[in-house]
Order: sequence, then structure tokens, then C-alpha cells
Amino acid sequence: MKEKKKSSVAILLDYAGSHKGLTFLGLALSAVSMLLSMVPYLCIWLVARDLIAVAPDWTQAQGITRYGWLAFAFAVGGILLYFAGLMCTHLAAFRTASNIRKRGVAHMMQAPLGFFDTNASGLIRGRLDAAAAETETLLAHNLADIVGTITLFVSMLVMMFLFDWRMGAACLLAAVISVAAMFSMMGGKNAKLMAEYQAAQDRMTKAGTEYVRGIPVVKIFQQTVYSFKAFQQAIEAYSSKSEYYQDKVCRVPQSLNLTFTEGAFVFLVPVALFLAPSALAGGDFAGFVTNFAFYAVFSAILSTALARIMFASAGMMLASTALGRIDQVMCAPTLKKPPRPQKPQDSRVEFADVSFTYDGAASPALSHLSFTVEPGQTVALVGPSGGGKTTAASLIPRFWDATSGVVKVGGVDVTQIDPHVLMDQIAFVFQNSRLFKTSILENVRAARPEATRAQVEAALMAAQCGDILEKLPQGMDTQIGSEGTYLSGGEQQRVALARAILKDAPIVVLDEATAFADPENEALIQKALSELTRGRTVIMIAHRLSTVVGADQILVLDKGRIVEQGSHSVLSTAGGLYARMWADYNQAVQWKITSEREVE
Ligand SMILES: Nc1ncnc2c1ncn2[C@@H]1O[C@H](COP(=O)(O)OP(=O)(O)OP(=O)(O)O)[C@@H](O)[C@H]1O
Repeated sequence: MKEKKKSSVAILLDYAGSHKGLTFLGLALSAVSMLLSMVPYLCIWLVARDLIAVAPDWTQAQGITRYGWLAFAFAVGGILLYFAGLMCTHLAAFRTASNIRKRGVAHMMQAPLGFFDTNASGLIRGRLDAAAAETETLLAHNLADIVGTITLFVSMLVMMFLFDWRMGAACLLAAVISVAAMFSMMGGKNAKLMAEYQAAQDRMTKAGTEYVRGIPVVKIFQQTVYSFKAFQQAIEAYSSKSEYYQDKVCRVPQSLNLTFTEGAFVFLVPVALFLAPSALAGGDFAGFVTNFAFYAVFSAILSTALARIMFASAGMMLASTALGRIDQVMCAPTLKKPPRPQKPQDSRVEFADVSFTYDGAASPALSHLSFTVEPGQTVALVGPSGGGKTTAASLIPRFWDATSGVVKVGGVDVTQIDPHVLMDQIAFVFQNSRLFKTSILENVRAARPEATRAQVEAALMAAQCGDILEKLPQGMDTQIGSEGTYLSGGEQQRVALARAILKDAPIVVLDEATAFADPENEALIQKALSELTRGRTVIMIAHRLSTVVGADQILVLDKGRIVEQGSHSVLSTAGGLYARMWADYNQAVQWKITSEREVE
């Protein structure tokens, strides 16, 4: 059976969780407040009736003061209940939006890390944040307005029969035309257009983020804003979408809507003129005038009600597209947790016939990789750019899951290990490790939150960070990025290594840890690395072949396959790809030394 699509409101109420009741209470209060606000109109009718009945001897109309107070009391009561209702719906809306944010973030925490390579984390966060905020308006205001206005229309129907259904129908006719015009802007094809408009807005935000990131390049190469084609095209696409929507979808219905929102009177007057002669002839002209006075005043609240419906429907549309965007975040892939997790036995890493293809890629990034790294061994992954080194290393901590074959840690398939336990087994040092904008202490302690100050300090010392701590005003309590406290790339790398040392994981994955360091930093980083890797299983990705000479095993990856495997001494004389790379590397080093001598 086809599953019925849930409405936006139902989805939002799911997110509201325990605050669902508060939303219902708010809506009920809003409905009751609308009913109370009808009473003053009834009082007007009663006053008009009494006045006309005693005219011209107004002193005989003794009930009107009572009606006046009654109208006042109900009006105030209506306002108070309306505010009480709004308080409930606001509270529920804030909680719901906060639940959406929390659930989104919790879901993201379960996404494989590789997901963030292809989906900018800033965009995901922005999307979740903005979309959650957009749902707030629907729950806090729009829903209460919709419920209130439905109550109003129902009570109007009752009032139609209560006094004179013909004049009541005249008032309603304007409302019906106005609502019909409004819904024609939102239904079917137009809803799709609205979704396209929102998508164009999303693309513009994304292109804007890319543009801001690329500003240094734009400046260095003296380009203008127009050289950033993607951003410019995204802006143009957005403006043409919004113009199209405004022009083709909104213009006529919006004009109709506006005309009839203000025009309830238009139908009432001709109907009254038509009815007047028979009322005169029937002898109940006083009753007729009273009814007319009532509907004339009553029709004025129609425009307020319609304006509320208009805002509410716009809010509904916004919320439904916002929910669509939230859904995209919630549908992001997550790491499947094993039903019966197993514990890794040791720090052995094993690839058994592993292949991997990135989503949407035409060819595999890795094909039938098989190798074993015994506990305590160091294996280096080398090879031409795009060969698959980073991809292979990424499969160990499950940044991605293998498309086929098995990656094992400690003899257990990584997909059968609890993700937290797996992460505890592995320290990953990236090419350019990011530090948080907090103290050095907290940056390092991120690896092991329960670590003492002394343990953090020991890790910093082991990572050769003594000189960094000395020059900083508050040592390891100095906030990174504050008041001119910036660390160089090599220094940041050493702090990141201290983090990895503190983690004390049995397996270490190093992705070009020394790639961007200057010679002085490189020597320190090498020292820090030997502290980090001592006695551990190490998988290192390296471009500088000098760093892999001592590795127990070198795997040469080319086009996703292992083309050579062995120790440096064997491979450098085997006449294959590694030997050529080694020769090229030595030539480059020779060239560097010669050119440096010439400069001297
Ligand atoms: N997130 C991704 N989505 C799609 N394809 C990717 C992604 N990351 C890498 N690739 C592709 O997978 C292949 C292997 O890339 P990988 O980064 O693993 O190579 P590498 O050997 O580490 O290269 P380098 O030495 O330049 O860092 C390449 O063809 C690359 O274009």
C-alpha cells in the first residue's frame, strides 16, 4: 500500500515530542479567544437593536451600558487568551526548533566523516539552522492564526443563520474569492515553482560561501567579482526565478486577493439595497437596519482574518520547504551500527580484496586491495597523485565503508566494531590538522577529555611543543586565534600531534604529516612523530620518500591498485615504479642541494 505523505504540521508535531500538548493548548486558547472576540459584535447588534427600538427616545435604551461593559470584558478576555495561547505556541515552537537542531546534529554525528568532504559542514549547519528557524514561525504564529480563522469562519456561518443569511453570504462571498485567489498561488504546479525558488536560493548561498572562501585567490590574481562565474550565475538564476514567480504566479491572484480582502462591503451594499424594499413592506425595517449595521461592522474583521490566513499560508509553504531541507540533512547516510559489536583483538590492520567507488564516480578509487599491517609495523602508502592513498587510509576509521571486500582491525571487520570503540583504536593526523579556537590545553584535551593538566603537558612536550608554550603569554592556557596569537602551520601540526599522542591509540594513520613544514619544523615534527609512532601500528601516506625508507613495508598504489609491495631496499632496486620515483626524488634533492650551494 502506498504510504500517505505526512503533512508539514504532522511532521513538526513529531519533532515537538513532549511539547505537542503545549501546541494543542495554545491552539485551543487561540480558538476560544476568537470565539470571545465575536461577542463584542453581538453586543453591537444588541445595542443597535435597542437604540432603533426606542428611537428617538434614547433614554429608554437602558441595556446599552451593560452591553458596552460586556463587550469590553469579552474583548479584554479574548486578547488575554490570545496572548496566553501565543505564549504556549511560542514555547512549543522554540522547543521544536531546538529538537530539530539537536536531532540534525545527532544525525550528523553518525554520518561517516567522508560525507563532510563532499558536503560543506558550514552549508549543512546553515541549512539546518535556517530551516529550523523557519518552522518556528509556523508553529508560533501561523498555526494559531489558522485555527483562529477557521473558528472565525465557522462562527460566521452560525452568525449568517442567526440574523440574515443573505447579508451574511454577501460578506462570505468576498472572503471565498479572496481565499480561492490565494490558494491558486500555492497549489500544484506553483508549489513546485516555490520549491525551485528555494533551491535557487540554496544554490546562491552555497556559491556565496565558495566565493568568500576564494576571496584570497580573487585578490591575488586581481580578478573582479564577475570572474567568479558560479556565484554570478547563481545570483542571476535566483533573481530570474523570483521574478518569474512574482510575475506569472502572483500578480493576478494577488491583486484579486487584495481587492476582495478589503472589499467585503462591495457585496453587502447591493444585497442590502435589494432586500430593503421587502423589509419596508414587511414592516420590520428596524430589524433590517439592525442586521445591516451588524454585518457592516462585522465585515471589517474579515480583512484581518484574511490577512492572517495569507501570512499563515505563506508560513505553511515556507515551513514545508524548510522541512524538505531538514529532511535532506536527516537522510544523510549514517554509519550502520553492528547489532552485536565485536572487540578488536589487537592492532593488526588488514585489507582483504577491498574495492571502493565514490558515490557518482565512474571508476573505482580502489580495486581489489589486499595487505596486512602486523601490530607494531609501519606501512607506507606511496604512489602518484590520485593513486588512492588517502582513500585507502580513510577506510580504516570508516570515513567511508568499502564497496566490496573487508577492512579489518584487530581481526574484526570494521563494520562489526562499535564506531566509538573503533575511533578509540585509531589516531588520525591529517595533512593540515585543524585546531579549535580555544586554549591549547583544550585543543589537546579534545582527544581525551578526562586527561589531567599534567598528562596534556607531557603530551605537548613529547610532541616537541616546549618552544611554543614558552613564547605564548599564558602557556597552554593561551587561546589560539585571540589577540594576535597565531601558530604557524608547522606549529599547529605539532599541537595536533600532541593531541594524537594524548589519545594513546594503538593504530596511527598519518596523512602527509610533514608535507607543509619548513626544515626547522620538520625536524621537530619528525621527533614528535617518532614519539607518536613508537610501538604502534602505523599507516603513513608520504610524498617525501625519505620518510618511508625505514618503513617495514611500502605499498605502491597506482590507479587504485597495489602495483608493488616490499621494503625500500628491495623496491628501490627492482626497476619498477618505486625505483623510478626514488630516482626522481633523489634527483630533486640533488638539484635542491646544488642550487642552494650556488646561491651561497
Ligand atoms: N570525495 C571524493 N569524491 C569523489 N572522488 C574522489 C573523492 N576523493 C578522491 N576522489 C578520487 O579518488 C581517486 C583517489 O584519490 P585519493 O585522494 O585517494 O588519491 P591520493 O593517492 O591520496 O592522491 P594525492 O597524493 O594527490 O593526495 C582520485 O581519482 C580522486 O579524484
